[in-house]
Amino acid sequence: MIIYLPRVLSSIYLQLNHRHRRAQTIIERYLCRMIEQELSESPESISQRKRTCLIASLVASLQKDEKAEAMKSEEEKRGLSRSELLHEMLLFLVAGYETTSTALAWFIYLMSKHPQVQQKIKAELIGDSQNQVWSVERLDSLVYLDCVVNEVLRFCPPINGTLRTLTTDDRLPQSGVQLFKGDSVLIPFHTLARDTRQWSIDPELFCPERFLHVDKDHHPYALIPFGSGHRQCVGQDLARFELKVIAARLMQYVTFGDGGSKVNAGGHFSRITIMPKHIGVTIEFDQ
Ligand code: HEM
Repeated sequence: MIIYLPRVLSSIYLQLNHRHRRAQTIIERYLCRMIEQELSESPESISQRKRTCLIASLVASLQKDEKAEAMKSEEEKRGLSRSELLHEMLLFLVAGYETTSTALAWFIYLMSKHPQVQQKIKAELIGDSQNQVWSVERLDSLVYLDCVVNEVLRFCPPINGTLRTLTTDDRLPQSGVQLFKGDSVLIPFHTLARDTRQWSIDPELFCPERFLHVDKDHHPYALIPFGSGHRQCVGQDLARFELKVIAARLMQYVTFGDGGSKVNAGGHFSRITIMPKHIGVTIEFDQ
């Protein structure tokens, strides 16, 4: 409910809320520890790590002299202040947690409804032992699983859409609708992904195979679960990687079954993400 309150009210409410303050302190302490750990690395390790680790690259851009930077204009400022860095790290946590877990919940629900898809994923994994550490090359070779992850994100995008604000007046080319500087435009991911003009196989069908052939070259904006352009999701590669690894591991161990129309009825509810409402699956451990 708090996210629907006007900003001033929600920030007053959160400042007065004991549980929120306590959670904030714990998270900040944890994030500060991560920063200190990065700062304690040797110069060689820092320059190596900032190429492969997002947190390390942000920590490496910490301002040396915050007071001097604060005196400069926005254009002249370089690097991040400590408080900006903490906010960025907090954003990764908030933006990366519920989105990915929601996508996984949809994966489990959809697998329970499509046993033949589970069998195809399992077939692709034949020969991989359960305690094998997967190489990136092996994960990249799981082409069908890629299609499944894409189809889960198309069929049930965890985020419904995004907003863009016009910086100049414009007119839509086909409809002639006039838009003005400052207008907000909603880009609805779910609607785009179900637009029958963009998909050869009925978009109302859950069909990972579409990405193997007829719908492989779909319009780039028909499927944008991570947004697009300068402000697209910075964590999308990590999210896809997490989804793929967890989905593959799950399919090595278990088979999800439909728990029946009463408990596994689907539906959704909207919070920060679009979450499945009724999931009731059976879990059978494979030999
Ligand atoms: C299935 C998982 C995820 C989905 C569906 C998702 C989706 C999105 C979407 C739709 C946006 C807005 C993009 C736009 O307006 O064009 C966004 C922004 C963002 N995401 Fe994700 N995301 C996911 C996972 C993650 C992860 C794992 C992280 C970080 C570890 C992350 C960090 C961010 C950040 C920091 C932004 C804000 C970028 C900005 O405003 O410049 N996301 N995400």
